[in-house]
Amino acid sequence: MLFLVRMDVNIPHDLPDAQAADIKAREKAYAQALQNDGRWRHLWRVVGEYANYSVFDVGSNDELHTLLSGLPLFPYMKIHVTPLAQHPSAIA
Ligand SMILES: O=C(O)C[C@H]1C=CC(=O)O1
Repeated sequence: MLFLVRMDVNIPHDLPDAQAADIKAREKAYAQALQNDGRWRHLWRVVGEYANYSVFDVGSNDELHTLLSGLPLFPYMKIHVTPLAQHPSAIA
């Protein structure tokens, strides 16, 4: 099952720099592990925003929720999920 996910990051300004850096490092490792296992298919930066568009390929809504709620940045993100279906005019 494919899902288009937009993540908008909003880290509070009063979060200590070292704590923010630790969260971002853990986020990067988590994101790269999921890309390596094929579940995080695309990860694109939104130009000019601290946001991304991602495509996930997972087995269920519950799996996606578990995966997203495990993101180290989850407490600091607004996440919008769009389930994707086949388009009848798509050639691939
Ligand atoms: O930077 C972001 O867009 C937020 C998050 C998503 C992957 C990652 O490494 O950080």
